Amino acid sequence: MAAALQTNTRLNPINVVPGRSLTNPSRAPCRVRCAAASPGKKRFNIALLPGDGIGPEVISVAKNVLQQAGSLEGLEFNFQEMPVGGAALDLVGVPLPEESFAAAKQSDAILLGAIGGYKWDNNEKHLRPEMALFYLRRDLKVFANLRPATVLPQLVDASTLKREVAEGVDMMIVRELTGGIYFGEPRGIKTDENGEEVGFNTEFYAAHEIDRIARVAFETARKRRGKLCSVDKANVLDASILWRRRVTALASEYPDVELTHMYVDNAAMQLIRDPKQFDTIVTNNIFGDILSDEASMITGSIGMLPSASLGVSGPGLFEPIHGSAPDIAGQDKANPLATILSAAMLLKYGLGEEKAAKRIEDAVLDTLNKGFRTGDIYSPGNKLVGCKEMGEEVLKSVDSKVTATV
Ligand SMILES: NC(=O)C1=CN([C@@H]2O[C@H](COP(=O)(O)OP(=O)(O)OC[C@H]3O[C@@H](n4cnc5c(N)ncnc54)[C@H](O)[C@@H]3O)[C@@H](O)[C@H]2O)C=CC1
Ligand SMILES: CC(C)CC(=O)C(=O)O
Ligand SMILES: [Mg+2]
Repeated sequence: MAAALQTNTRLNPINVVPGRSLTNPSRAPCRVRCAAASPGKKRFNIALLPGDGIGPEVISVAKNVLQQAGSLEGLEFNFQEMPVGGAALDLVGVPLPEESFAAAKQSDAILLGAIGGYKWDNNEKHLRPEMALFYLRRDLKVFANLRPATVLPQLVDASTLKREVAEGVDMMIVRELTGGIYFGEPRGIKTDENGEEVGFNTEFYAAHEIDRIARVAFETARKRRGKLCSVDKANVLDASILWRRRVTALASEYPDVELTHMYVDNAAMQLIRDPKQFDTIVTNNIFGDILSDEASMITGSIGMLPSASLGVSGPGLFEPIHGSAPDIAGQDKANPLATILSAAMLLKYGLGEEKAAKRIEDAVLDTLNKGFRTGDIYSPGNKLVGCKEMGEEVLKSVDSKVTATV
């Protein structure tokens, strides 16, 4: 249940609608499971997949914030924590155990930390932790990855760009998540006819895969500032030529959205030159992966950017855009705000609980207003805190908002 993408009655355009199911748009999230909740409470099952490196650190903090914000809005969560990635490899020898996938699939929403680490870097490909992420995305069919990148006024000085370039940036990157070169066949490493080793992957997109992500992007742009930039490499790649053709063909259905196209190399440059020109960006899997890491630094840190991965039905997958950061893992240095904000996206897009989501967003802003900063977003004059203390401060802010509004 509780996916965030919905078709209209013609089963045609896919809208980003918080907390609704494609197959039964009128159904409230979690109807069956809610029956067991305390009187006056709604109950949701949340799968927690902490993963590796800083994953468990940021998930433990975000879980507390999610629980508290939810409980203030009459929500009860039943958390089920399951191993994925390196943690699962160490426990049972596979990156995504069946039990972990089943728990995720049966949940109302999934909150994931991050996957991967030096320890498993030389594993054979099918035994690499990152495969868990790819299996989850593919088998949950969460093709639409929303990656908002907003420069908060409190963090303009943390941006690596000049104040006048960074200030006011507010964009949404809509990344296709279950196709393209990360999934395309054929791929592999083999020995060619000359006896030389060759490695190869395939950038592959079917028309329906392009159309469905383009519709999500048009709908997203329509609810924002009405500007959509489709990023491709149509001067070179056949898959991009088809991408551009399909996106262009859909534009007539969205006359209120201004569509432009940009080659990815130019887009990478324009993001640094003048990021405010972008409202909504739609792009393929690999370009979206790279451009969103780039966009994160405009906002101050990769530790700030959340994401929502959504399909037409089934639970959404919510995770920070960063990885497992093995260089700072176990040192209480990780910025948990990307994961906390992913929990807010879980409430909004996954469960349709916008009030609880707003509580979290407000609490994050309040905490930043009070000057608390992890090392990655620190600037002189602020208070340097670790991951745990940042989480505790956000929790206090969630609570204090309640006192203020009661
Ligand atoms: N979604 C996922 O689970 C992802 C997993 N990975 C995996 O993570 C591992 C490390 O990959 P990297 O390329 O180093 O990317 P990374 O995103 O883990 O780290 C890049 C840099 O950003 C810093 N950083 C990341 N998150 C931070 C946070 N919350 N607070 C403060 N600093 C933060 C790290 O310390 C590091 O210097 C690899 O095994 C990779 O495959 C990478 C990207 C996404
Ligand atoms: C394991 C990675 C390819 C995942 C990643 O970098 C991402 O999805 O942002
Ligand atoms: Mg990435």
